[in-house]
Amino acid sequence: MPANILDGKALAKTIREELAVEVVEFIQQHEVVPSLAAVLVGEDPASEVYVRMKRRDCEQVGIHSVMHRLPETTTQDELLKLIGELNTNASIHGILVQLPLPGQINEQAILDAVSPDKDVDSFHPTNVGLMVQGRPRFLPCTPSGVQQLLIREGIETSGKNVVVVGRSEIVGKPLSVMMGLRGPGGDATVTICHSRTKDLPAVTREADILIVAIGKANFVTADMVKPGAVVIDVGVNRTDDGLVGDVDFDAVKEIASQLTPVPGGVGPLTRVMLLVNTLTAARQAQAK
Ligand SMILES: Nc1nc(=O)c2c([nH]1)NC[C@@H]1CN(c3ccc(C(=O)N[C@@H](CCC(=O)O)C(=O)O)cc3)C=[N+]21
Repeated sequence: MPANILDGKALAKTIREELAVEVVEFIQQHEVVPSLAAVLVGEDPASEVYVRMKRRDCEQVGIHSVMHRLPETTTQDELLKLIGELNTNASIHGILVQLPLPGQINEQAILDAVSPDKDVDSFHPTNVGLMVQGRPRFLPCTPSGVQQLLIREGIETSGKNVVVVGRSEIVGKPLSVMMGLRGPGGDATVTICHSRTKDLPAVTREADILIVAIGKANFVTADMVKPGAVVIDVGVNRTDDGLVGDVDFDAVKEIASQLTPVPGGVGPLTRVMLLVNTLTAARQAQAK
């Protein structure tokens, strides 16, 4: 029987509708509108698309968004100056610096400069550390989207073998930590794989839940998947065939029990978690 296709797009819409209600309540209670500042440097076409979608999402749930567009030639000091201003601007609750940044700018220096209180991507070392200790201020958007998908689709993670392919700072590393923590969407036995892993197919075939985030189109083939496994595809690869994931969808859907598509899987949930974090940031600012 072919896999059930997990509809991330529909789930994202449901979560946005829930959030819209929470945002109205927040505004009534505090007379403050949750606000996100999005910073886009240069003219990367994919980044333009993402930032436009994120702003539309904000509009839908009643979060105010402010766009800061800087030229490709922006220096690191100029960008640091803008971030400093956003950090001290009390009407801004969340700051998103869209990646990648142009080559003359050190990404780590920029991400470290965002106030941890406004770090809705959860990339700041303080927030990474708090998450690892199991007392998060924010959860990183893509890992959190994957975890919400598993929780809300009723996919048990406790005691399961989870194999994460890819060790990026944005997805693989934090997600492997989160799924090993106590609590819903966690309590799993986690294995993290990367380019040095020996006999990768043998490892991935042990997965009850296989999560793939390496950025290689159609990398995971049917022979790498245990029959009945849940397969989560985090890949976003632009090819001549359009946007495709890291999983060979047509072949793997004959083997897996559940599978996320690309587009329409994890991507929309990533965006929704940014909204969740912005409301969280606004709540935390009010509580101070
Ligand atoms: N500071 C920062 N934070 C990020 O979270 C961040 C970033 N920079 N830079 C780029 C990556 C990539 N990323 C995606 C978000 C949504 C979709 C998404 O919504 N995808 C849709 C389709 C999009 C399309 O049609 O192109 C889908 O899969 O259905 C994809 C990719 C966030 N990133």
